[in-house]
Amino acid sequence: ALASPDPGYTDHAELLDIVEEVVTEHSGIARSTVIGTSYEGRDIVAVKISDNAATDEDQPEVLFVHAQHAREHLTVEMAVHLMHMLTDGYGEDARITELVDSREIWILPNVNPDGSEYDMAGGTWRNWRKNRQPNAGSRSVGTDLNRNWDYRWGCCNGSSGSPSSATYRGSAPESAPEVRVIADFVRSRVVGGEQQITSAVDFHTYSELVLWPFGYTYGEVVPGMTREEYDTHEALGTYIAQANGYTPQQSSDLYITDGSIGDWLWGDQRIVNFTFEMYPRNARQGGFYPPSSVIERETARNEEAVLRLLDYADCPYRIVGAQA
Ligand SMILES: CC(C)C[C@H](NS(N)(=O)=O)C(=O)O
Ligand SMILES: [Ca+2]
Ligand SMILES: [Zn+2]
Repeated sequence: ALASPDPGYTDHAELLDIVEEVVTEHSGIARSTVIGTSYEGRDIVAVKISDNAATDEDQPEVLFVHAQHAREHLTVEMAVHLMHMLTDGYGEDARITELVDSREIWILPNVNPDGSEYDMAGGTWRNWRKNRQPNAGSRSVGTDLNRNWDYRWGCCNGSSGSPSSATYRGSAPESAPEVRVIADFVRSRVVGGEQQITSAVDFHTYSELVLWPFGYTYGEVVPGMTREEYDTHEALGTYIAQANGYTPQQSSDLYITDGSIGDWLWGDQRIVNFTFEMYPRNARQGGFYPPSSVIERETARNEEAVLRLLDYADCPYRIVGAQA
């Protein structure tokens, strides 16, 4: 990236080039579509990886979301790594081949391109988190995308109503164009009245955690989450965390959040989902800005974890012994 504080990180133009390369080199199993645009007009892309990628087949779908928060650049590198792993591995690795043949995998490699560009374009990191949407009546810019989702939005002191806050929830649910674009994309995957996406991961940094809903409450079994549904999240989250060495826990064990993607994906769309907080564990190891020299190691670290999620995508409840 030009004028980036660390050129080892991928900027938006480079990311779009990589997407183009992947879908060109692997045209049978990879397709990209523009699902919408950011506030400043940058493309938000979805990359689909599956056999017969041009056809919507009746296969369980899995969603990967990256970079809701601008400064969490390692998550974009995670998307790049996944695209390469799943396409280069096809025909080479039996497990990857079987998963690509039997699932439809959606990777949204950067859902907050305005924020990411703003954070890296100034020669020094700006420590930016939100999108770059102005707020009426305020000089403060940005909505926290991960507080703007339409499930119990602003319910529980897990976000802020002040435009100047890092966790500003926006003026209304889905007031952020980027959230509206992703939510509309997910809703578009309801086919014949059934949500085709069975499971998802929203990638963040940092702290090395695997988190599951709900975030708005400390409660485990609450309206919208039965004991079996909670136990499924806990068992699958724990199994996944054993693969990458992250700490598995309920989202609210970290702190209460409301209007998060994880609560909406499960609460509104019944998609079993996890939020990964990637490397590092703490600020001393670089916080939001670890050197790009860690990218290969810390993205490869999640390969097995992602493959385990894909293994269970046909029926996540199988992890607790439930029937299909
Ligand atoms: C998913 C929640 C519980 C944690 C996340 N932490 S982050 N990635 O913003 O530091 C956030 O505050 O949105
Ligand atoms: Ca397919
Ligand atoms: Zn984040």
